[in-house]
Amino acid sequence: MTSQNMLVPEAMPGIATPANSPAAVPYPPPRSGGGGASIRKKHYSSIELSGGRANGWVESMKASSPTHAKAAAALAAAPADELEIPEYSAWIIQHPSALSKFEQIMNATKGKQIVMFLDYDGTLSPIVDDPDSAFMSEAMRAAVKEVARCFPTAIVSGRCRSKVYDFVKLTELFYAGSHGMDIKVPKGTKYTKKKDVILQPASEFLPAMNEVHKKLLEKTKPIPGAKVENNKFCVSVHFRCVEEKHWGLLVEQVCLVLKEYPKLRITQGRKVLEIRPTIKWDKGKALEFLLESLGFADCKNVVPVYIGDDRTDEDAFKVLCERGQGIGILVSEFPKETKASYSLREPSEVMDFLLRLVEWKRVSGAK
Ligand SMILES: O=P(O)(O)OC[C@H]1O[C@H](O[C@H]2O[C@H](CO)[C@@H](O)[C@H](O)[C@H]2O)[C@H](O)[C@@H](O)[C@@H]1O
Repeated sequence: MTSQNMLVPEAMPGIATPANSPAAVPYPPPRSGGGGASIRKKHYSSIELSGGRANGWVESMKASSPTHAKAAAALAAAPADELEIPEYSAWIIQHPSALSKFEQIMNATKGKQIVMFLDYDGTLSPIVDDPDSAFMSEAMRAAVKEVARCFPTAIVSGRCRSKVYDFVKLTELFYAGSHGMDIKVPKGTKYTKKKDVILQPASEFLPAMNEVHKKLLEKTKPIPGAKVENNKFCVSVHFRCVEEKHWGLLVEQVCLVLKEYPKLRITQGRKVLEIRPTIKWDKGKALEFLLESLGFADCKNVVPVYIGDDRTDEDAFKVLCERGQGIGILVSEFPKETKASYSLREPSEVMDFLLRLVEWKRVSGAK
């Protein structure tokens, strides 16, 4: 395993709490209390002026990134259920493998229309250090293509739409980029209205996002490993390759820039801070919008299947829970607080699941 494709374990927060209780690491993070006051004072005094949340962010980043080399190495070396982690056994009972429960899942969809929603990073492609190198395999692309022949299929990503399309390269899919803030339907289909791009609810934020992107590029330049990505309606600040001792400084720069933009907010993903508009729009809203666009707004006979690995996917899992409809599948090798009902460990298992779905459709002739 190379450092490019090695998955560094992230977070086992919330393993002691029941599946539907509030997240172990609340978002946005609280004003911090407790230990480390002197370090915080040294590094973050200016951030206190910009809203007092910076300490909370650094703690949240640490909480989702166990950095003890020994634990990280052990977890990376063996699947969690082979390690004697009692919490994993409890967690997998609450969130069983979508592969081992495949028949049960499919029985629940009988006679109903399946609609597929797929996250990209960490779901269709393995997590790697360089966001520009997060390629999906040809085998995965072929599996997604087959799935899309069987069911309406959407990619829902934090990346900007054009970038995620450049990775996936399948014209027949629906794409919801920028965490659902940029939705495009497949060209020349019945879903196309006047244009293929059918929703951009944050377009007024485009100038601000471009400014923030430029400012963050400049401000984070001195921080080794920091990477700022323009995702059109949001900006990602990556800290995967930033040493933990610099995280405070990174957050400080982000908070200082955002001080001038009260209508933007921060959320956290996998070793990434996401700068987003404050509008009430997320992957969950995108899922609902897409279902509506497909004509399934109040339909009882539809089963949305959402597969994702990140905190931002929880908004979609939550919508499925609230609708009392659909199947949420979290991709994770480690116990995580989630509203998904099922789990898969890694993108290769996602591919197995997609292929089984295609085979099931072929054999059953289902919708
Ligand atoms: O919603 P997603 O499709 O999962 O996108 C979320 C973010 O994914 C990317 O970052 C993540 O994957 C990178 C490549 O494996 C990894 O280096 C990074 O640490 C992860 O956070 C993407 O680069 C971001 O812009 C997306 O917002």
